[in-house]
Amino acid sequence: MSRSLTPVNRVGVDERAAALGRRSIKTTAKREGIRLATSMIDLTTLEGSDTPGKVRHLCAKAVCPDSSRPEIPSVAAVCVYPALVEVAAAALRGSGVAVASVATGFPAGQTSLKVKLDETREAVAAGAAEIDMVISRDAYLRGDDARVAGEIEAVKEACGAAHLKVIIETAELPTYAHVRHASELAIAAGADWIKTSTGKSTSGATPGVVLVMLETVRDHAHRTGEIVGVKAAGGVSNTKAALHQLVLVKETLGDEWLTPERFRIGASSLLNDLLMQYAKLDGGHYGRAEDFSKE
Ligand SMILES: O=C[C@H](O)COP(=O)(O)O
Repeated sequence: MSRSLTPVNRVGVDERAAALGRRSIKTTAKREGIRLATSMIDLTTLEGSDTPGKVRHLCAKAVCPDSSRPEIPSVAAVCVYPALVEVAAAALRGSGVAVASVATGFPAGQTSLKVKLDETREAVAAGAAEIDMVISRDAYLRGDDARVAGEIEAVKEACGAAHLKVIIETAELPTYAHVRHASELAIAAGADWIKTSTGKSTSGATPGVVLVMLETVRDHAHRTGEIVGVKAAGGVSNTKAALHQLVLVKETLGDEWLTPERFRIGASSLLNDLLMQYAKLDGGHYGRAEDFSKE
């Protein structure tokens, strides 16, 4: 099956994305940036070893990241496997922090459509307000766009009122032209959000792929007036990388996109670094040196 791709100049994209990461940021803006990045986190645990206890601990952290600094906001969502949605939903009830669940045979997506839909419905019934699905990369790489789009449409319907994030797993796509095309395909099929990566592949939310996806969303908004969110996930583990993402968003889509309703960072270990860097700017310490994400 063949498809026509709009060429994207990889070197040009990478150079622009890197240049935006070299901007110097004043201390006050850095503090503000850290608080904003915190509010945009989908705090994630996606391990075979996850337990209800670990998820409850993560949820407590999600609601109140640093009790000694009440100006630090809650994160946007906690992202877990479907089996732990109920635990997260109970722990987060009334907090304003959403429960996101991966689904559709995450991370490889190698299950039947029936299983994908059942898993999605179960996660929503258990309390997930957001579903993070993976596209069928096997079908996409064969050029079977109809199957990819059909699955997204079916999962979107199974989501009901829950928001759908579509993970295109950029590390498995050969070029930035494919990243752009897969993003457009997901949007056309009904994605509320497009998401870079599962966090389980060889690379994740590199500045270049995030820039391509932000530009896709920007062009879609210009063309149709519709808002689609972007979730940068996978490998965003320190404050510098998170602030770089915010600069990419601001320069591509403007200040109105700098909100957790439109941009998220999916991350398992970023929050701790944000809290440590925030404390350092205050000349203080962040009390908990341990990596809570590994508990
Ligand atoms: O969706 C979120 C990712 O799985 C998290 O990836 P990370 O562990 O590299 O932060």
